[in-house]
Amino acid sequence: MPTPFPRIDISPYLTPSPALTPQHHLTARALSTACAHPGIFYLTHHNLPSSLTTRVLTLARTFFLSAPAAEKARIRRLDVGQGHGRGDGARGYQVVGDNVTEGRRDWHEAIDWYRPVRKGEPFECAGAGEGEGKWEGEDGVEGRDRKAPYALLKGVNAWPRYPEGFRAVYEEYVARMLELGTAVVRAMGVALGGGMEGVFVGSTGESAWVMRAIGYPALPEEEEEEGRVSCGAHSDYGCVTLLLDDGTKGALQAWVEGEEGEGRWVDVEPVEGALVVNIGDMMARWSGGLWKATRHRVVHRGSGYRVSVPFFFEPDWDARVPGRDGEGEVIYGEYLEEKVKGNF
Ligand SMILES: O=C(O)CCC(=O)C(=O)O
Ligand SMILES: [Fe+2]
Repeated sequence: MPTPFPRIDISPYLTPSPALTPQHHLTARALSTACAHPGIFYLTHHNLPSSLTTRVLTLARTFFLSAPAAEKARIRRLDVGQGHGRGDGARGYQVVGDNVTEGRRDWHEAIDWYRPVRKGEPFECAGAGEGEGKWEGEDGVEGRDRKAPYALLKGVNAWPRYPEGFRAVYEEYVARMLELGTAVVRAMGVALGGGMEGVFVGSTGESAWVMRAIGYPALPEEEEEEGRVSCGAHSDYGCVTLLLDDGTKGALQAWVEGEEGEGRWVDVEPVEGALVVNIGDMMARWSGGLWKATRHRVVHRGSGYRVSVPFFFEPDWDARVPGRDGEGEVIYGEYLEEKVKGNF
C-alpha cells in the first residue's frame, strides 16, 4: 500500500523573499491539508547537507554501540539534587528502560539536550542555585556561568567526549534545525492565516528546543509479550517535531484515523533525504483544534540497531499558548515543567 503521508516541499520558505509568492502559498496549502490529516508528513528540500545528517546519525550510533560504560555513566541524567546538584531531571543519558511513556518502560537508550538556560534570563532563577557544586563533566561555556545546584530543567547539557567531535557537529545541527523550524512555523502561520505567521515567528524566536539522540536495540519478543514497545504511543507536546532517522524500515508508526473515525497503526516508512514531521499539542491548540497532534510509537523488531534524532522545535519558554476546550492559556515553560514532572 502506498504511504498515506504527504511530502511537503519547504524550499520557498528557505529563500529570503520580501513577499509571499505562489510557491509559498502552494506549500502552505499542502501543509494545511497535511496538518489536519494525517498530522504527520515528510519534509523535503530542507537544504540540510547529507554530510551533516550522516555525521549526526553516525556519531549517535558510535556512542550508543561503543562508548565505554564509564562515559555513558558520566553524562547520565540525574534527578534534581543528585550528583552534587548537577542533576536537573531532564538532561543527559538514559539507559534502556529509563525512559517511561504512559507508565511503561521504553526499550531504547537516549541522550536528551535542552535549550541552554542563559544567566540572567527571566526564567533562570526559579530555584536555580548559586551554590558551589561544580559538575566535573561540564566542559563548555554553558556551565561556566551557571553553578549547580540546578532546578528542574535548568541544568547544563551533557555532551559525550566520545566519539570525538560529537558536540561541535550537534551544535551545528541545532543551529540548522532552528533555522528550519522557524521556516516551518512561518509556513504553518501562512497556512492558518489570520496573522498567525507573526504569532508563530514571534513565539519561537528563543525556542525552548529539545533534541534527543535515540538508540533502539531490537525489541526482544518476551518484552513485546509483556506489552512493551520501543517507544510508547504518545503525541508530542510542543510545536513541531523534525525527525531524522537512519532509514530502518518498519519501526515508526502513526495512528491514522479513517473517514468513520476508526483508526489503525500505519508504518511511517523512511524516505531518503526527507525528515518526518509531526505537530505537537501546542500547535494543535494554536490551530484551534483544526490540526492534529498525531499519536505515534516505535516498534522496532528488526535485527539491526536503529538510531533516530528528533529535534523538537518548541515555543519560547515564556510564550503564551491558547488553552484547549475553553481552558485558560498556558505559559509554555510551565506546561513543559509539568510534563517533565509527570514523566511525559
Ligand atoms: O524514534 C522515532 O522515530 C520517534 C521518537 C519519538 O516519537 C519521540 O522521541 O518523541
Ligand atoms: Fe514523538
